[in-house]
Parts: sequence; structure tokens; C-alpha cells
Amino acid sequence: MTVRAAVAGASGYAGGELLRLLLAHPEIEIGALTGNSNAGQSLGALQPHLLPLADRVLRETTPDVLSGHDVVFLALPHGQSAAVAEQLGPDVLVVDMGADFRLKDAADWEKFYGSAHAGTWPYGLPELPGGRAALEGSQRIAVPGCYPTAASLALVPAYAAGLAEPEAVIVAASGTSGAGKAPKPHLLGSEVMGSMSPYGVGGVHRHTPEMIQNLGAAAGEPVTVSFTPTLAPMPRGILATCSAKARDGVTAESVRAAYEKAYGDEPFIHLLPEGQWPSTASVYGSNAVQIQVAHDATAHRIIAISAIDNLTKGTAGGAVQSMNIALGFPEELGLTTIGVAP
Ligand SMILES: NC(=O)C1=CN([C@@H]2O[C@H](COP(=O)(O)OP(=O)(O)OC[C@H]3O[C@@H](n4cnc5c(N)ncnc54)[C@H](OP(=O)(O)O)[C@@H]3O)[C@@H](O)[C@H]2O)C=CC1
Ligand SMILES: CC(=O)N[C@@H](CCC(=O)OP(=O)(O)O)C(=O)O
Repeated sequence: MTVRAAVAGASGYAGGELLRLLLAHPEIEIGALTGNSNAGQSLGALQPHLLPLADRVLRETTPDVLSGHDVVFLALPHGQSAAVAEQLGPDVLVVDMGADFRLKDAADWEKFYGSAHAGTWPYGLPELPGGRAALEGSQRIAVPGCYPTAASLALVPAYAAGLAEPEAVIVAASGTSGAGKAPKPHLLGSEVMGSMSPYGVGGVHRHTPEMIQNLGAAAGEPVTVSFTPTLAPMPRGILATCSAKARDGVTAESVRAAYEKAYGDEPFIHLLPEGQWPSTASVYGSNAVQIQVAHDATAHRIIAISAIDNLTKGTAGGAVQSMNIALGFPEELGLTTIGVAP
């Protein structure tokens, strides 16, 4: 069954990565490609790595252009998806790679995004408890943020198994593509190269409520999250170092067993052998997630570290994986766990 897919935001980083994956997906025919300021430009000029699409011209993002497809991917800035989505019919699968439909709590949305909450869609992180069931047959998918993907996958097994106290500390380094393609002064090469810097410190980053939502659901009780993002001098990748105080009686063996149970059968999650640690280079361009977990017996903490490619598993790969589940395709279709090294 070939499915015709439109991509809105095809000139951006997330849209470009999505197209790279869709070109390798055996059941997808690529339909309309749209943008905003770059409408009218050829994709060859905007995404020169996507050679098979070089002659395709970007169109305006309008309901007319996006209609007539089986799947519409929205890779638009926050707050732009809802108005487009409401004009697409209920029979179209709409996959939103922005934040508009990720949060359940309208007050959280308003606090962190500063606009009216548009609603909540099934959440595109299949590896969460009950994650696949929520996506099967769904016509709407909210793809998670890149940091919440990395952090949730790192800590959910500890919370689901009742091993951790409900106070998580997450420090994550991201490559610069996480900030999108639009020029920003703090992302100039001379600002980023050779330096690492924190931002969004003190509970103000908009991914904090999304992490709280995911960890709280796994724990079955509210979990507080102290999240500190940092910018790293690399184009792609997230390394999330996450920890929480261990509950009484927790041992290195019980922690390891919980992660092996949670992820033993997951196609994209690689719980590394003991003694090996995740690295962003190992998941570059792949939908894989590397995870390692340790029990610090002196500090009484569980430390879980994950590495993802922010553009692949953190956005476009997660979108394709969730689409596959929604449409009844094999979950791994069009996706790879093979990275690029060195
Ligand atoms: N980059 C990442 O690692 C991740 C990104 N995401 C999400 O994906 C979405 C896109 O991010 P990203 O690709 O990084 O951003 P970019 O800035 O690279 O791309 C934004 C895209 O949206 C288009 N666009 C901008 N304004 C409008 C508008 N008003 N109406 C329609 N289209 C518009 C742009 O078109 P044009 O260029 O023609 O102006 C461009 O194609 C965001 O919601 C982001 O949160 C999610 C997880 C990770
Ligand atoms: C390095 C960097 O700036 N990263 C972005 C997160 C990117 C992302 O995945 O988040 P959304 O999908 O919610 O945009 C940030 O911190 O705002």
C-alpha cells in the first residue's frame, strides 16, 4: 500500500531530515512540499543533500496544497501547526513535529508557550508504557520534543519499576540543529565553535513540563524535574545525563534488571553492555537510542545516560516510526539503527 505524504516546513532542518527518511521508505510517495519565506525556491537550493528532490519547488503552506494526501507532516515553528491542522480532514493522518499538541495540561502550555492551548494528540513515543497502543490507528500524532525523548527514555524504566524518588535532575547537551535553521545571534559559528554553554536554566525551558508529564505517568505520581539544557559545538546529537535518588533497597542489579526488562525487545533502543557509555557520534543519522544506567551506591542515585540524534529519533525518525504504527506498517520500515562513524 503506497501512501502519499505532504511535508509542510520542507525547507527547515526537521523537514529536511524527514524527507531524507521518507526517500528511503518503501511505502511512501512524496507529494506536496511547502514552506513559508522560501516558497517558490527549488529544494535543490535549500536542501542540497536531497538530490532526488532537487527539482521540486516549495509551495505555500495552505490547506489546498496540503489536501489530497494520506499523511501530512507539519514541521513548522511552535504555534503554527494548530491552525493548519484544523483545516485538514479527519481521514488524513496528521503528524505534528512541533509542540502544539504534546502537552495535556492547558495551563502548562499557556505558561511555557504563551498562547492558547490547541489540544492534546496521541504522543509519538512508542517506547513509553502503553505508547504503541495510543498510536495504533490514530489519525493525529504529536511528535515529542527532542530533549523529552532523550530524557524520558533514560528515566522512565526507573520510574515505571518504582526504583526512583520523584525528583529528577536532567542535564542535556544538544547540537545546534536543535535550534532550527533561522539565524540567531547565539548560534553564530564564532559563538558556538569551541565552547559549551547552558541556556534556559532554572525550570524555564519549555521541555520541562513535557518531561514531567512523561515521568509522572510512568511513576504514577507527580515527579519534579530540574532540567538544564546546554548547547554543544556539533551539528546534531543529544547526550542526556539524568539522575534521581534511589529508593531504599535499590541495588545495581535491580536497576539493570529493570532496564533490561523495559528495553530488551525494543528495536531502536540499545541498552549498552555494562562499562560502555552512550555517545552522540554512534547514533548520528540513525533512529537508535543508546542508553546506559548505573547505581551510585555512595550518593544513592540512579544515573541514566542516553544519546540520540535530535533530528532523527528526536524528531523525524520518531515521526516516521509513529506513522508506521498508526498505518499498520512494520515499525522499523524506512528507519535504520546504523550510524555514521567516525
Ligand atoms: N530541530 C530539531 O532538532 C527539532 C525540531 N522540532 C520541531 O520541528 C519544527 C521545525 O523545526 P526546525 O526544522 O528545526 O525549524 P526550522 O527553522 O529549521 O524550519 C522551520 C520551517 O517552518 C517554515 N515556517 C516558518 N514559519 C512558518 C509559517 N508561519 N507558516 C508556515 N511555515 C513556516 C519554514 O519555512 P521557510 O524556510 O520557507 O521560511 C521552515 O520550513 C519545530 O516545531 C520544532 O520544534 C522538534 C524536535 C527537534
Ligand atoms: C539547541 C536548541 O536550541 N534546542 C531547542 C529544542 C529543539 C526541540 O526539539 O524542541 P522542539 O521540538 O520543542 O522545538 C531548544 O532548546 O529550544
